[in-house]
Amino acid sequence: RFLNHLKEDDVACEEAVSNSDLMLFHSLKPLLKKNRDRTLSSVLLESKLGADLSIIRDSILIGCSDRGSAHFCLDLGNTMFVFSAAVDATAVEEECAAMFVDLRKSFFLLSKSEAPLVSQALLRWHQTHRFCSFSGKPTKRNRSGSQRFTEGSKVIHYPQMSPVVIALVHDGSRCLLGRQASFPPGFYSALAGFCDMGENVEETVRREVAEEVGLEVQSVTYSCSQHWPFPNSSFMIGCFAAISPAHSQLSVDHSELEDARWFDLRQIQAGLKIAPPKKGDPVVTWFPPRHAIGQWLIAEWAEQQRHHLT
Ligand SMILES: NC(=O)C1=CN([C@@H]2O[C@H](COP(=O)(O)OP(=O)(O)OC[C@H]3O[C@@H](n4cnc5c(N)ncnc54)[C@H](O)[C@@H]3O)[C@@H](O)[C@H]2O)C=CC1
Ligand SMILES: [Mg+2]
Repeated sequence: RFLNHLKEDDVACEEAVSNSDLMLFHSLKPLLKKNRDRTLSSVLLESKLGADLSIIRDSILIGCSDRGSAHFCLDLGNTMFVFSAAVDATAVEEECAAMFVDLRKSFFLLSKSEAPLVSQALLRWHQTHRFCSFSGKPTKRNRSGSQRFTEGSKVIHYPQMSPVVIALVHDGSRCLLGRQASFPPGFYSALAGFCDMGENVEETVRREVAEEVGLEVQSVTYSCSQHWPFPNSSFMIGCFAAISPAHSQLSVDHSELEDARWFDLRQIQAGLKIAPPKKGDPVVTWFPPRHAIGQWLIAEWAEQQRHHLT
């Protein structure tokens, strides 16, 4: 309720800023502390940003803690500031003993509790929705940043995300993983695809699996979901898709997937132990890293399979 109140009430939101944590970004890169387990650097504004605190009015509400303090974020490299000019990244890094780190990299470096904060930052949506798609006129944001609108118009724009299914196909003793040509070398994950307009989750899973690997799904069960901020906002819906072992012959559509393979429990358990390789390392088969819904699905299947066998 507190969060919703701040979203709706511009005055309350403005008051909350002075008593809140502010996550800094520069050109969409979050500021991370330089300590060993990387954490987000939330800052004391007066010391870090110099005298020009008007810049805080460009910040965006991203959530609140259980103790009722709000979290805001601010992109210091934003070229469309309303109240201030862009701030020099190096000066802030030095002052905070921290670094602006690529969004995708940060997501995997951060802890399970902090990673979602990075996804919740609506910065990219604001930067790419500066004009109304009905009238073509410039849009403004409300104080919290939960919506954009054009003065004198009733049309309100809310942040958008695309629903995507990610399905771990299994045949009773093996699970299926695939890789797109654009994936890093050796990386395999569950099959994924955007929901078409009018489809339900089961229909998307059946269509995507049939399109990508030519298999007929017998049943779909929901497992978990995750907001995925790359490259744009997707809402990932994680499912298991059962197929008959008698009909497990793959017919891979190579325009979508470079490769798809069946993995047994032993191969999955070994793959889950492999850390994401660094540039120049020999190519090994590895699976989605921590915080990725792909890994949750693979780990859940392995756990179920282990119980099944014991
Ligand atoms: N967390 C994970 O482990 C994984 C996440 N993913 C994510 O899932 C998403 C979808 O996976 P894909 O196999 O690429 O989808 P896909 O199999 O539906 O193919 C992508 C194509 O779908 C079309 N498309 C339809 N609606 C779209 C929309 N709203 N936005 C963009 N393209 C749209 C485009 O032509 C695009 O080239 C990707 O953005 C990727 O980031 C994919 C695999 C693993
Ligand atoms: Mg796909």
